[in-house]
Amino acid sequence: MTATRLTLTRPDDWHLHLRDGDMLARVLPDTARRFGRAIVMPNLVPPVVNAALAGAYRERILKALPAGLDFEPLMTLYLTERTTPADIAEAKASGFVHAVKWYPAGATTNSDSGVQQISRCHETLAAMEQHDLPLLIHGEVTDAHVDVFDREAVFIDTLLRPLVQRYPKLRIVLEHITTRQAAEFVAAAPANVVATITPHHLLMNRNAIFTGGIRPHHYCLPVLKREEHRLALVAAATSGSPKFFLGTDSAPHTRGAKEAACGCAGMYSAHGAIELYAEVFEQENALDRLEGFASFHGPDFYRLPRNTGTITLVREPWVVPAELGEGATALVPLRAGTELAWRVEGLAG
Ligand SMILES: NC(=O)N[C@@H](CC(=O)O)C(=O)O
Ligand SMILES: [Zn+2]
Ligand SMILES: [Zn+2]
Repeated sequence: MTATRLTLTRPDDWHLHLRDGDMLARVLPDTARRFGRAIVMPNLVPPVVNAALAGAYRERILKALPAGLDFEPLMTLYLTERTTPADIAEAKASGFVHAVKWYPAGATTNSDSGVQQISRCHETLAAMEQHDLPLLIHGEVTDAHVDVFDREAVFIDTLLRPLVQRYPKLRIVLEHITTRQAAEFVAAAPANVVATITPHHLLMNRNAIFTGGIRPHHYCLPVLKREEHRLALVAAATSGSPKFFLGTDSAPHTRGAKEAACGCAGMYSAHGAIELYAEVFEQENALDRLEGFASFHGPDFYRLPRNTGTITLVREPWVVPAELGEGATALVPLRAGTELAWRVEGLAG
């Protein structure tokens, strides 16, 4: 029997880019209408490297939130080789910093201030383990000689395995996993090692970057992989395992920044995020497992209460606009101009 209505505990997004200024104001309502909370990525320019900057960014987010929307930004710090154990203690004491993000320098958008050599962060990582502040990881090596499609698998073998052994109590989220190797590594790892999965890596394989020509809006990092990897991610997400949970990695870039000779990495999905995940779970006959993935596994890992409200999805197709925003914030959303199968009740489709 096909479900036509699905009520879930209000979900959260455990990996989100909100940016700043006009773009923040443009994208925040899309997330806040669907999700109760989000882990907000710190890769601003300049990056959010301490609790004071995270607190100021948090204030800007709350100020940009339209009246009547109930949403809590969960802040993160950007790990650099200069982050100290004292920065970690202060972040933990703030109460609003919930994790620290490791960007290997050069791996992705706004990662230039990231870590060149993780060995330079050992004391800081030990402080995170001690203060029980989770480490979030963009898991790709940056060596130019490693094939772009292999960078996540090589990262797992060369950097992640030793890290997990060195800090056995450090809580780790391997963000936006894209490969069978990542899904298998996380499934086999101890309970303190988990992963987020995006809607685009569940719905598309790398053919989507080249359908009928080059598709800059399907370029993100880690880049989309082969179908076998997508199938492994779908199996992990719909397995019911508490190690896998929702993180959209919705990453807005203006149309101009994407449709360029050297286009930026990142897809925007906040306008239809929970709807897109519902499509995946429906295709797998696993709609009964969507609530665990979207609403329970994340807060349980972060040791936060589950949300108390609900959201209702209805199976009513709607067409995603060709473009969202205007002028400096105009962006092309995922599935622009095409139908989504599910709609959030109470939101205009
Ligand atoms: N995923 C992306 O392709 N881009 C993200 C950065 C990131 O999450 O790696 C962005 O900030 O644009
Ligand atoms: Zn990333
Ligand atoms: Zn991201």
